[in-house]
Amino acid sequence: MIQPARILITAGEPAGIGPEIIVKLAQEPCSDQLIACASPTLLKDTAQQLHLPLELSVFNTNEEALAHRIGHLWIVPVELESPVIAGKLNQTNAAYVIKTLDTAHQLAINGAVNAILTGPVHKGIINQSGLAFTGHTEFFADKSNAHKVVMMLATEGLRVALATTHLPLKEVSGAVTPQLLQEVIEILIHELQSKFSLKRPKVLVCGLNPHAGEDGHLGREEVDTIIPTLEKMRTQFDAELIGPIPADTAFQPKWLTQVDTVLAMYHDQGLPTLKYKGFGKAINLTLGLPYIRTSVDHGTGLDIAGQGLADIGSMHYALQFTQQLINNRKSN
Ligand SMILES: NC(=O)C1=CN([C@@H]2O[C@H](COP(=O)(O)OP(=O)(O)OC[C@H]3O[C@@H](n4cnc5c(N)ncnc54)[C@H](O)[C@@H]3O)[C@@H](O)[C@H]2O)C=CC1
Ligand SMILES: NCC(=O)COP(=O)(O)O
Repeated sequence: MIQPARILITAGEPAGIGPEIIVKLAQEPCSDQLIACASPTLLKDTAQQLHLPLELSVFNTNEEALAHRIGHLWIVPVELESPVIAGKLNQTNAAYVIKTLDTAHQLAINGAVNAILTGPVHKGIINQSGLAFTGHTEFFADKSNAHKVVMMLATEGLRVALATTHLPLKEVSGAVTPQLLQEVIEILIHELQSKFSLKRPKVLVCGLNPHAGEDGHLGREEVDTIIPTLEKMRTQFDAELIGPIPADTAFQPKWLTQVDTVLAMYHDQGLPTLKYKGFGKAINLTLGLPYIRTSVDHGTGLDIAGQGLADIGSMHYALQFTQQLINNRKSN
């Protein structure tokens, strides 16, 4: 019999839709063990508001992994600092959010769980509380001492990786250096081979400037950095590196049917197209970490929190995708 995997799900911002999504997910069948990292009180209260059954058992790493039971979750309890009002951010609970992520990292790095699947956090309120935080991607990279990681979002028919992540736009140009591009593309090639079983990955690399810089007349990053880096890497890696292609024409079937991934230079160059194509049916994953970390494609949904309106499509997709990644890792 195949041993169930252990998937740890962090509930994210307590005033957002994360807790609701986890409680709804608990009502679905799953062949693996689902472990929530959250406040038990919050999950119980959320289930009660949704009129859904929820039984919680404290997770014990020494016990055998068991397949999911509908209406039940294993839990790694983390206590809130203050009571939660759905839709209302409270900076006193930022430390709770960080503690759930810290706990998740510890469990994953020690091999006590096979993957982390994160619910959405609110980056602003965590910073407002005085804790520096740019995103899960950077948080887990830092905790794991990973020099570089790559954010990738994927939906049916489209994968988009990002050369830079949560960076103010005015800092992007300076950040896109030959070294950064080389590191990002190396991780991308390696993980497309190992996680997605693509022997010779085809990556379409976007330019940074309008029309990929128009031969240097609309910006020099392509001429000075992107083109030379791609030329050098083409001789070193077993991958097809196409580009730089102007980002405004990159996302068309002509290219997308030919390539495995688009590499965008910055967050809002790549993600609007991905979300237009697949919002609610997409996942976010971090490439280059020592463990599997996936996430939903959406944020905290504060405008709909506490109303029972949160759709679990992305969480569902992320869970299935996580299971696939775990199985691929086992068979490699
Ligand atoms: N993985 C993560 O932790 C992520 C966190 N965020 C954070 O979330 C916060 C809010 O970001 P926004 O830009 O407002 O994006 P958002 O995704 O929270 O909301 C955008 C719109 O989509 C709707 N929506 C989102 N998820 C939904 C769901 N599951 N079902 C139904 N409707 C849904 C919301 O109601 C809203 O109208 C920010 O602080 C951002 O940093 C954003 C993306 C990912
Ligand atoms: N747009 C995706 C996003 O911002 C999620 O970032 P992270 O928290 O997964 O690093």
